[in-house]
Amino acid sequence: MSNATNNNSGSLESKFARLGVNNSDNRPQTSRYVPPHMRAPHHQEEQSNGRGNMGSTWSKPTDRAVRSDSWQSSRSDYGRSGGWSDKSMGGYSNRPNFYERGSYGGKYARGDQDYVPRRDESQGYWKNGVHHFAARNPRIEHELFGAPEDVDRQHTGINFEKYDDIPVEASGTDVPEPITQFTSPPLDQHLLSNIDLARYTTPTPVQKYSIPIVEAGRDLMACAQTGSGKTAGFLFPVLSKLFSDGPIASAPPQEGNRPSYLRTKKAYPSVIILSPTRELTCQIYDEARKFAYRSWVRPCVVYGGADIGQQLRQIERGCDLLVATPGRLVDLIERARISLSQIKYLVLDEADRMLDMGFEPQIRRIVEQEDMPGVEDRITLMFSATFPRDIQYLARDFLKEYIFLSVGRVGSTSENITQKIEYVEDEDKRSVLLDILHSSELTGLTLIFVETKRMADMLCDFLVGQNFPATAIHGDRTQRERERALDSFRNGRTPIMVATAVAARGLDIANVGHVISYDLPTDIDDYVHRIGRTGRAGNTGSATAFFNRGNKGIAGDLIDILKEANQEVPSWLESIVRENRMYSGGGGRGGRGRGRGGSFGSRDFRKYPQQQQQQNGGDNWYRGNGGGYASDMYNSYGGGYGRGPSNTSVPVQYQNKTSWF
Ligand SMILES: Nc1ncnc2c1ncn2[C@@H]1O[C@H](COP(=O)(O)OP(=O)(O)OP(=O)(O)O)[C@@H](O)[C@H]1O
Repeated sequence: MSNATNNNSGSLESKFARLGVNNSDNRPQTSRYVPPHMRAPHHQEEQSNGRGNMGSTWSKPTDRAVRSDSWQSSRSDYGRSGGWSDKSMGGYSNRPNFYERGSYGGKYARGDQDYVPRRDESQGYWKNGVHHFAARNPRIEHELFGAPEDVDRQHTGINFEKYDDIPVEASGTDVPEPITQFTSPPLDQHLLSNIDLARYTTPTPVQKYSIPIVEAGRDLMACAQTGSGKTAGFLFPVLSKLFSDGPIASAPPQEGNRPSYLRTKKAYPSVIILSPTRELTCQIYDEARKFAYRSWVRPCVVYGGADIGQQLRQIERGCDLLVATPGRLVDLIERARISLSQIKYLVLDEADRMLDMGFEPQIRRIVEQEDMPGVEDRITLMFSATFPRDIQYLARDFLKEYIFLSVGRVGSTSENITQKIEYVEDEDKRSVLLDILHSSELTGLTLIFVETKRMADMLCDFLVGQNFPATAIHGDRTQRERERALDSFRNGRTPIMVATAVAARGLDIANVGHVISYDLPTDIDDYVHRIGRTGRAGNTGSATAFFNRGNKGIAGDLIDILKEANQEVPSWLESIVRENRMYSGGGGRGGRGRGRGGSFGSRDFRKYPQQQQQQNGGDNWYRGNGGGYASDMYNSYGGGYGRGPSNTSVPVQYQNKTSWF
C-alpha cells in the first residue's frame, strides 16, 4: 500500500515542483496539491480582461476551423434557457428535414410488387428488376459527404494501414475468404460510387471479412476494436445485396377487411438496425443515408425522446431500412405502424450495451414475439468491440450457424490510443483535471467521462466557471439539449464535453484528441468503449484515467488492457493488484475478470468442449442443448451467474445500468 501511495505522491510533488507553485500565498490548503486556478492570483484578472486567452495555455483546437462568431460567448450551451438560433436545432445537421418534398407513399403504393416508387428527388426506385438511381445532387452530396478539408469529418489517420497487422480470427463452418479491396470481388456498383464519395479507399479488416460473410447469407457475430469501421462492416454488405437484389418480392400481409380510411400506413422495412442510444442510432442513420444515397433504399430513424409524430410521418413515406432504439420501436409496433414481416436483415449494434441498459425484454419481444421472420429466414448480425458472456445467450437464440469474427483480442483497445493512468484522490480530481486542460499538449476535443448525471452537471458548471468552453451530455438532459451539446462539441464551439456513459458507445466524433476518465467505470468493457472515442480510423489519441483505491476492482483488468496495447503500466497499479490478491486470499479479481490467456484469442464459446467447460468449475453455465457455450474465457468470474446445466430456466440477471446515466 505504502508503495503505491509513495509513488503517487512522488508524481504529484514533481508536478507541483514543475508547475512552480508559490506556497507563500497562505491559502488554506485542504490538500497538498494546489489547483492551477489558485496558483497565480493575477490569473483571474487576465481572464476578465476582455476575451483574454482563457489565461492559460489553453487554446482553441488548433487544427480546427475557428468560427468567426464569439468563442467566448459560445463557451457553453450549458444553463442557457434558449436562444439557440442554430438552424438544425440539434446535433445532426446533416439529417434530413423530415418534411421533404415528394411523398409518394410506401413501397406497395401501386399494388405493383416489383415497384418501389421514388419518394423524393434524392431517392432512386426499383422497377421491373432494374435499379433506377436518382440524379446526383451537389447540395445533398455536400451535406452527406462533406468536403475533403472539413475538420468535423473523420479522416483516416497515419495508422490506418496498420489495421492490417491486427490478427483476425474467424471461426465457424465454411468461412468465406476475406476480400482485399471493395472492388475485388466487387460490391454493387452503385454502392461503390457512394463509397468513393465517402473517400474510403480500402476496407478495414472487419469489413474485409464481414462483406463476404454477409453476402454469402451467413449470420455473424463480429468483434473489432473501437473506431475500426464496424458500422460500414454491416451497412456495406447489406446495402450491396439490397441494391443488387431489389426489394423482397413477397407482398406484405393484407390488413383484413378494414375499410381503406381505417387502414394505417404501415411500413415494411427490409432491414432493422437496433442500437442502444439515441445518439448512436442517429449516427448509424446518417451513415446509412450516405451509402444509400440515390438508391431505392430509404433509411429512416426512430428513437425515444423525440417527437413521435414527426417520426411517424417520416416512416409513412416509405421505410426500407430502419435504425431504431428498442423502446421506440416497440412503441411503433404497438401502434401498428411498423411491421417486421419483411425483415431480411436484423443488425444488433452494441448488443452488450443494450443488455446492460435493460433492453433485453424489448429486444426479445421485437425478435421473437412479433412478426419478424424466424432465425432461419433472416440474416442476423451482431457487432461490438466487446462481447461479455451475457450476449452469448442472445447469440444462441437469435443467430444460426454463425461465424464468430474477432479482429484483435476481443475487448482490447487500439494501440493508436496512448493510455495513462494517474493516481488521483477524489478531492484532487478537479485540480488535476485543470492541470491537464491547461496543458499545452492538449490538441483537439476533450471528452471527460464521469459516472453520474449529477457529477456531469457539477463538473461542467465548474469548468464553465473556470472559463473553459464546456458542455455536458447525460440522460437527464432533454433530447434537444443532448443534440445541441453534441453538436457544439462536434463543431468545436465547446471543445470540452463532460459525459456519462450515454456518450461511451459508438459515437464517432472527429478530432477527439483526449478522453479523460475522471471517474473510472466498474466494468472494463465500459472503459474500452469510452477511451475508444479517440484514436479512430487510424488516428492517434490519448486517454487519461484517474485511479484511486475506490477503483481497485478494475485494476487487474486495467493492467491486462494496458499490457495488450503495449502501454506503460504504473508500478503502483501493479502493487495495488498484488495487494488485492493477498487480501482476497490469492483468488481472482474482484471485478469482472476477463480470464485472458495467451497473446491472441477469441471468445467463440462454441469452440470449447463441454468437458473443458466443466473443468473450469463454478461457472459452467453451458446449455446442454448441443450449443456448449463455454465460460472459460471468464473463469475469474467466480460464479454468481451460475446457469445450471442443460436447459434450466434460471433467469439471467443482467445488471441494469440505465439509471447511472
Ligand atoms: N474503409 C474505411 N476507410 C476509411 N474510413 C473508414 C472506413 N471504414 C470506416 N471508416 C471511418 O472510420 C470511423 C470509425 O468507424 P465506425 O464508427 O464504424 O467505427 P466502429 O468500429 O463502429 O467504432 P465503435 O466501436 O466505437 O462503435 C468513421 O468515421 C468511418 O467513417
